[in-house]
Amino acid sequence: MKTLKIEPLTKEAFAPFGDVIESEGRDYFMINNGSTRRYHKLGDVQLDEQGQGIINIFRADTLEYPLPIKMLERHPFGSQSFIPLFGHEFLLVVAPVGDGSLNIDPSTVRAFRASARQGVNYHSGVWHHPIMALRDGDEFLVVDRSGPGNNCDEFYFDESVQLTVELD
Ligand SMILES: NC(=O)N[C@@H](O)C(=O)O
Ligand code: NI
Repeated sequence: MKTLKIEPLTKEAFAPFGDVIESEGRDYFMINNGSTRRYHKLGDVQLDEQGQGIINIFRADTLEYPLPIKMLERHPFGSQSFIPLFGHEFLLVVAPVGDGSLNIDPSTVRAFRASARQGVNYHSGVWHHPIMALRDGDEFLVVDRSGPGNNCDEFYFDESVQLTVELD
């Protein structure tokens, strides 16, 4: 069994998987006659030609920890972002796009903890665990893709892999 080390979420560390949506330490420019900072283009909404960008809310309950990571999923036709609406931390487990096949090298799987003021935007095809809220009934603004085709592939690890996430 391998317990994944939970890393702090930073723009640099998360770059292979997508964007970190945050204002802390980011560039901005003033708008609205100087009353508003615009933290511009923190993430890219990625869509295929037939896709439509949509805005959703996910209300998620916590999962049971220690959490076995039995599967990851990916959205090949578009990005998917999770922005906490209630300002609570949450967890992420991700793996890189890889060679595009329906396979994940367990050694590439990483876990992160998002602060209360961070969101993420998974790029198209990036493997990730379904939302891992740390409070029951937590809500996330989710910008992702609607359109034709199956935009959710799932990969289940072999039972011998046994990746786990534990809370501190
Ligand atoms: N299935 C679905 O819309 N949710 C997942 O994509 C997820 O990442 O939580
Ligand atoms: Ni997803």
